Amino acid sequence: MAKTVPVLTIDGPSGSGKGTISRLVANRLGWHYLDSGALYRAVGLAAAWSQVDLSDAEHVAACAERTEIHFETGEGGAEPRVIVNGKDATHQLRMETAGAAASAIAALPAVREALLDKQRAFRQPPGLVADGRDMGTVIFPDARHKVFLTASAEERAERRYKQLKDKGVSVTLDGLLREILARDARDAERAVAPLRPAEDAVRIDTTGLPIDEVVARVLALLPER
Ligand SMILES: Nc1ncnc2c1ncn2[C@@H]1O[C@H](COP(=O)(O)OP(=O)(O)OP(=O)(O)O)[C@@H](O)[C@H]1O
Ligand SMILES: Nc1ccn([C@H]2C[C@H](O)[C@@H](COP(=O)(O)O)O2)c(=O)n1
Repeated sequence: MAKTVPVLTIDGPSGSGKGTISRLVANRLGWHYLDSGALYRAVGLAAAWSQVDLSDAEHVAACAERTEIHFETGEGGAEPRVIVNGKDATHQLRMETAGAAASAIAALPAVREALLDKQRAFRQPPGLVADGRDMGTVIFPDARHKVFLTASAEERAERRYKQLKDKGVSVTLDGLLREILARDARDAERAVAPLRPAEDAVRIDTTGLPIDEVVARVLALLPER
């Protein structure tokens, strides 16, 4: 049954707008939403809570198997709250340190394997919008629609700067740009499921494009909606 459920995959580097666009598009379509990055972030966090060394593949994978992650859907495309092992980790998960930890554990094949079925289980009627790095290449290669979002690293750092400042987090633009470039390199250069567009993905460069324009371009790819 699951394979008959339509999927739209939205992959891309950090700050390209995957989460924002995916939530708005899912809301417009009335489809489910998978934030796969939040799963990796949650496992990194749960491993840190248990004082597991993030390079210890066996123990981090065991952590990925047993970590309970629940999303409490936000209204109208708002960010969902993420509950990790019973604790509200929404704020902590959005920090750049959580992104870096997620990126490190995401390079471990055993961790990716442990999260495979959890991600595919989100494919439920009437449809799924899935955002991440390997949604179109590995997790849902048969997806009906695939998008790869990009934006210049400078614009992505500025977006993240504004986002974190609005949340009251103290950061510098230079520091964020360095972190984004380091994360891009790690995600794109890893041996397993690296960040790359699926061959059949439509690429959208969002540099200078307002959010509603990106949403409109993505929705235009689904003529049957
Ligand atoms: N086209 C856009 N123009 C301006 N700002 C945008 C655009 N798309 C997203 N943003 C803003 O950029 C910030 C980062 O967006 P978002 O979290 O969706 O990116 P992401 O690709 O999911 O990042 P990550 O992979 O790190 O989770 C948010 O504050 C969002 O509102
Ligand atoms: N499908 C995915 C999703 C995420 N990751 C890793 C790599 C990212 O740097 C990190 C955090 O993701 P984000 O929340 O920024 O989208 O998690 C991955 O390898 N594969």
